[in-house]
Amino acid sequence: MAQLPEYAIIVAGGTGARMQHDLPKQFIEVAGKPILMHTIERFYKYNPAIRLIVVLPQEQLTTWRELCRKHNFKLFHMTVAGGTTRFGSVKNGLGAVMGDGLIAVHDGVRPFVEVETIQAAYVAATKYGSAVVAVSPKDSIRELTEEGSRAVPRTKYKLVQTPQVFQASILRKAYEQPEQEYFTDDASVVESIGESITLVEGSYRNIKITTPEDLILAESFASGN
Ligand SMILES: Nc1ccn([C@@H]2O[C@H](COP(=O)(O)OP(=O)(O)OP(=O)(O)O)[C@@H](O)[C@H]2O)c(=O)n1
Ligand SMILES: C[C@](O)(CO)[C@H](O)COP(=O)(O)O
Repeated sequence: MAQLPEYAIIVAGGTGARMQHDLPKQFIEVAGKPILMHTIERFYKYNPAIRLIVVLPQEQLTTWRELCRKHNFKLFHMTVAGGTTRFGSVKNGLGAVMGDGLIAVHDGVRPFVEVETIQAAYVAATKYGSAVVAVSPKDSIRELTEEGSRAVPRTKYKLVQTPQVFQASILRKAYEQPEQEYFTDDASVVESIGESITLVEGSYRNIKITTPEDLILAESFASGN
């Protein structure tokens, strides 16, 4: 059977408010280059023929072009302006995907995703229609209640990461609906149209760089520790 075309929408349309940095966090340098370039490289390492769509804040498109020039970054990708929410950014990215195939959605600020994880997600999505990378929690979990909080069995929970890979028709249909507050990732959007979600084991290194201390971890991972 012929292999389906593989697309990846790398969402980097946020402002990185929680990072409290003067640059959008996806442009902060780790090991000498912007975080977003590390992320793009991981997808090219997985599949040099991948079709990459990078979603950026409208007002950062020129800066990104300049950064690519400065770092002599030549890996081909299309750029698309993002929305005001992650949902809006994914939707805009989807508008640039023509035809059928498998589409991964990945956070631009998860630069340490392993090639094996990306591959496992595409393989599972080929088989089941959707695949979402997740890891088991290491800490205990408490649910907030009206009275305070209560312990819940952590073996019943997974922490969700990206990539999240879907057959194109499923993802398109899911993103036709209006955005809801509980849509925190693509799996929640797809699940809401009645599709089932297959989980794929992720890695604790696949961190989402979110707050300043994550940059210390990121430098350490990038230097091979
Ligand atoms: N309007 C938005 C908001 C977020 N994202 C992307 O979604 C990913 C995960 O979001 P998050 O870590 O929350 O990034 P920010 O929204 O930039 O961070 P913050 O919430 O701290 O402002 C990031 O790669 C971010 O750039 C996006 O493409 N468009
Ligand atoms: C998509 C995600 O990274 C899965 O863990 C996460 O939901 C993004 O959340 P954020 O609040 O947009 O960072």
